[in-house]
Amino acid sequence: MTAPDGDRFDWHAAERDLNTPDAEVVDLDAARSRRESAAPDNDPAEAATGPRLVDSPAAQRSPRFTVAGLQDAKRRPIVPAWLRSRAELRDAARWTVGHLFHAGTYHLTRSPKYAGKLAWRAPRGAYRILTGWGRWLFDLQGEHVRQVLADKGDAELYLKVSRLRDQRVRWRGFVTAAVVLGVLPALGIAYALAPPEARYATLAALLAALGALGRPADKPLLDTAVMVPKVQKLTSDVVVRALGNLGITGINQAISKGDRGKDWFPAPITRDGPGWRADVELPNGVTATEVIEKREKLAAGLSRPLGCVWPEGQPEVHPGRLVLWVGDQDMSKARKPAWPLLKAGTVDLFRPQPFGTDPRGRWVDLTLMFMAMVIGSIPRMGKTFALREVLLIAALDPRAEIHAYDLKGTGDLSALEQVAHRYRAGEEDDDIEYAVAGMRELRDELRRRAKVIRDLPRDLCPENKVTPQLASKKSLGLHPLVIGVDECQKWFEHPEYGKELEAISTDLVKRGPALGIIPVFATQRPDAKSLPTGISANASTRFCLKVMGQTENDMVLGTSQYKQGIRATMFAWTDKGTGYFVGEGADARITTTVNIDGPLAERIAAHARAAREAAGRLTGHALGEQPATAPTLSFNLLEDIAAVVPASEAKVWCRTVAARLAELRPDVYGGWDAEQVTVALKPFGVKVGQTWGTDPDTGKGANRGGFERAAIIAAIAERNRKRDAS
Ligand SMILES: Nc1ncnc2c1ncn2[C@@H]1O[C@H](COP(=O)(O)OP(=O)(O)OP(=O)(O)O)[C@@H](O)[C@H]1O
Repeated sequence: MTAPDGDRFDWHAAERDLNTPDAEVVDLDAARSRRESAAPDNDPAEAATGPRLVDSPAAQRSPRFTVAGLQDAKRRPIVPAWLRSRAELRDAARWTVGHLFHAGTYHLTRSPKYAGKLAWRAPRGAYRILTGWGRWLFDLQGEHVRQVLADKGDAELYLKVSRLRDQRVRWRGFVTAAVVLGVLPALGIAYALAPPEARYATLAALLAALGALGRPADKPLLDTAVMVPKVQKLTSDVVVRALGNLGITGINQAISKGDRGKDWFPAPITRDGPGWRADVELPNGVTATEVIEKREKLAAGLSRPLGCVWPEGQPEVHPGRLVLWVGDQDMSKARKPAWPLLKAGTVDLFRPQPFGTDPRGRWVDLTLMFMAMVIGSIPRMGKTFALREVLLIAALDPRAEIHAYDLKGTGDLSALEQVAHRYRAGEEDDDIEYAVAGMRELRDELRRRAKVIRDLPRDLCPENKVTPQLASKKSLGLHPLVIGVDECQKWFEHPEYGKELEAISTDLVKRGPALGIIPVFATQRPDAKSLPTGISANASTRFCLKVMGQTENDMVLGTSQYKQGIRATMFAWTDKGTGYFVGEGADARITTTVNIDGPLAERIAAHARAAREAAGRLTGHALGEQPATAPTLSFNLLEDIAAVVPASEAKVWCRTVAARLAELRPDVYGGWDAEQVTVALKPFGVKVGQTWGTDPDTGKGANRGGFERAAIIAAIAERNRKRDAS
């Protein structure tokens, strides 16, 4: 018969109470009366049977084994990751061979010292053998027992033991005599008759053996070839204790109820690369992000340097699943593998290229083609290094055309000058004008490419985007075009050209990637003004180094990333070059860029230049040319329009304006049509709408796209106001 629920005894709780040293002593009567008074509204049935458990008996049963459950189970890889990755296997093999070689040569060079030590210790070894033999021969080990028996006056037992000892000593004496008189002379004769090499070898072996026996307990023979830093093992106890120190209510409650974290680990803690990996199922209601936020405290709890402790969420499992990776060494100090591109010669931007390493030392790849990238962080964390690395990768593909804009003006991108098609450092008016001209070229290039792709036969361009074959055909001009802008907020905040640069940049981010145009924007102030939403929302690749808050985090990494635990706020000041990297469609990975300093960047760029020269791909700035339309920007669109539309003409059609502008400055506006005027006016907030006018060709009235002259005058006034204010 089953006991009613109310009578069911909770054996687990009782066991916990017994095991908890500070368990409370409960007054059962008082507790019962408390329970009764707390019973909900005196349900008569309940009063009769005691409180009803909320969970049904079925819900309390442990889940049954089902095939569906097994199908959902996560299979652990048969072959460990390091064996599956050729690069990791190669690294491990290289390390082992290097280690053995080092240890071998280290000891070999010290072999005379070791031989001397052995010879020095040999007499002590011989002495130890002789004294040991003597103790054995006279059975001195039993001396103590015999002495005790003699002291006790137990004559019978003493005599018995003494007789036994005499027998033993007699027998051992025979053995000793046989060895001394038979074996040793025989060995001596054999030694004397042996060839000299064998004699030397025997003498050396004898000395070595005696030397080894004569070793003092605290002095090993061999010196230490490799000082291995002692790494503390990561155990479940250590992890639970560290988590318990974080001050997270859910964890503390679980621990105070006696939960020792036995069920917190869905898989054993294992070695994973140069560190330990612990998968943790946090107590109910605790999210991984709560732990990630307290990375510094966690590192203190684990007694490890901050750069060793890398907690990550696994939202695809559930928000409470934490993956804690604890490295043997601080990531910023650990030796990084050599950047493969240093030896690669040239690269193909259509293929993934090594961009950085994760905390486990594995390469994180970046495929430049078809991406638009944003890089953001607070100052001095490594944005420029990251941008320069991307541009250097691009430079190593001789087909790629590089446009580098360094708005910080310190020359951080100057290494790229020797390969760049467009290059400018600085944020003065003439620098901005140069950039505007360059970006206008790109806007036109975008249109040209779209047309080329549209007109290509389907078999050559099946997906309406650039392919490696198309990019290599010089005649089509569809080569990769990489634009890097450091401190891009300086462009977008510019009172005069900010809007236009923003419009072109947004267009490049949206439509460029499919056409082989790859824009990369870096900013130290990722807010809506510095990194316009049109750009941040459409970038497919993101790299976020340390930021201070949720807004900047999500601006760079994408909406709700902060909520999902991808928090670049957790990085420390010392984590230079380390950030969350989100490649196209991939999960965010903690990545440290390659530390390419100025001189190394120069060398790589020089190498890239040589490859370009050989391929006949050196263009633009690298050859000393300026942008074709380099506007000694004495002209200005708004003022030019105001000049060609007299005050008497309140409204005007765009096509009329395009024709007049082309007449005014054929070198700048030649070939413009109504659409180009419309697009060019957009950044200034001048609205183009249906406008009634007379067609000069037919003399008839019609409705066409146009605008009011007053809107142009207002836009000029607004621009001047902003310019004065800045
Ligand atoms: N991958 C890296 N490894 C080691 N150190 C790095 C790495 N990347 C950058 N650093 C260090 O960080 C410093 C700052 O880098 P960088 O100039 O790129 O920062 P920044 O974010 O662009 O700064 P600012 O906002 O002032 O322009 C560099 O001087 C360099 O020493």
